[in-house]
Parts: sequence; C-alpha cells; structure tokens
Amino acid sequence: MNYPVNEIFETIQGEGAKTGVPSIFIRLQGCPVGCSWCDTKHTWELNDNEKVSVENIINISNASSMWAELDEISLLARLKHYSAKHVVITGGEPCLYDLRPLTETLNKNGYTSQIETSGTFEIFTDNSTYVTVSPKVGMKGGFKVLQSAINRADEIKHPIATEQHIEDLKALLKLRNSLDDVCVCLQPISQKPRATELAIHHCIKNNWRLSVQMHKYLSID
Ligand SMILES: C[S@@+](CC[C@H](N)C(=O)[O-])C[C@H]1O[C@@H](n2cnc3c(N)ncnc32)[C@H](O)[C@@H]1O
Ligand SMILES: Nc1nc2[nH]cc(C(=O)O)c2c(=O)[nH]1
Ligand code: SF4
Ligand SMILES: [Mg+2]
Repeated sequence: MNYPVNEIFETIQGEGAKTGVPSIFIRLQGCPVGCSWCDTKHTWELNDNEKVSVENIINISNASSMWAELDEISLLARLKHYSAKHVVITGGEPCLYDLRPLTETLNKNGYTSQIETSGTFEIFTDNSTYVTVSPKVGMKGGFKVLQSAINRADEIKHPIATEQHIEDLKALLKLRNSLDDVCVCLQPISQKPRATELAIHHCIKNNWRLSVQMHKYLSID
C-alpha cells in the first residue's frame, strides 16, 4: 500500500498518555477536516505537483506541503536509521488511508505502533496499535466523530479552549461501551494560561489526564 508521507522524524512523544516515549513520527499528507487552530495546516492539501523524492521529507526542519510516496516496506527500511522502537503515525489525517499494511509490518518487525486521528474516518489498523482519537467536533469540513472510532480508541485526547468542549467530550464518552479501558485526556489548543487552567480544572474534576504538548514547551519537534 502506498502512503503520501509529509515527513519522517524522531523525537519524544509530546502528547497524551505516552508523553515522554522516544518515537519515530510518520506524518501523512492530506486532511479535509479543517480545524481552524490546526498546528499542521501544511499537511491539508495533497497536490500531485508537490510530490518529491523521499530524501526531501526525511528529518526536515521546516513545515512543507511536499510529500513522497512510500509503501510499508520502504517505510520500514527508513526506520533502521533511528533508535526508537515506537512509531507514531499522524498527519494530516492518517485514517484517510488503510493503515493495516503499515502497522502489521511495523508490529511484525519489533516496533509498537500508535495512530493520532480525529476519529472522523473509519480506523483500519492492526489490533495491537495504540489508537489516540482526538475528536474534532463541528469543524469546517462538517465531518462527524464516528462511534466506531470512539469505541476503538485506547486514548481519547480532546482539544479544549472553552466549556463547550467539555460538553462535547462528555457526549462522545456516552457513545462508548465502557470507560474502564480508555485514557481520557484534555489538550489545550494553545499555550495561553486560560486554556491550560480550564483543562487543569476539568481534569481534576473528572479525573482525566492533562496533555500539554510538551514538545512545544521544550522547543523540539
Ligand atoms: C496535527 S493532528 C494530526 C492527526 C489527526 N488529524 C488529529 O487531529 O488527531 C495531531 C494532534 O495535534 C493536535 N493539535 C493540532 N493542532 C493543535 C493545537 N493548535 N493545539 C493543540 N493540539 C493541536 C490534534 O488535536 C491531534 O491530537
Ligand atoms: N513531539 C511531538 N509529539 C507529538 N504528538 C503528536 C504529534 C502530532 O503532530 O501528531 C506530535 C508532534 O508533532 N511532535
Ligand atoms: S483533523 Fe488533525 S490534521 Fe486535520 S485539521 Fe484537525 S488537527 Fe489538523
Ligand atoms: Mg504536532
């Protein structure tokens, strides 16, 4: 299966319950969801005239909408240049694509896999993949969060800036059969104190986890 890859880089997972885990990120190109506060808008458009060779998307320092086409075997070969054994597949919206060939290949070759998804597209991945759903409610693209995504999630990491986001999350959690086997996190959509204070307040009140995008505070990728 060929995937449009925006970048491959190694860093520390900065979000969710796996914050602090050394990880290789595979960022896929393309997303129609349209979150106004998205911090990777350069991954939204998948344009044929921006297709480049793989050397141009490895460890790049700037945000670019260029992408290279790699299948799961080529991606596996690229990972050998790194030390981390945890692979985070993100985007853009990675669940635009069938991630089973990639995640099955990774898991057969000694890597653990994680997906970062908005929950607005069906999730096709290996059963062992750790799935982080960051629900996108009421965005410009008009996509709905799928119940199947909420039920497949190992982690539900909700972006927060207003009280409405808490109500949105509580409504989505009602779709889930059980809350005993999912980690619920709140992630402020800016580093402004107000959004973070609101997140802290509701994490304490609801016994949810705080996810602050540690990498932005450390100025790392
Ligand atoms: C760039 S998205 C890509 C994966 C997928 N499209 C999604 O939204 O989950 C990766 C993560 O970054 C989060 N994110 C994007 N922009 C953000 C921002 N400005 N503040 C906080 N989190 C943000 C998303 O909620 C998601 O958890
Ligand atoms: N360090 C680091 N951690 C991350 N966790 C999720 C990310 C993403 O953009 O999907 C991300 C990212 O871009 N950098
Ligand atoms: S779904 Fe993810 S990649 Fe797409 S716009 Fe929203 S935050 Fe950005
Ligand atoms: Mg990011």
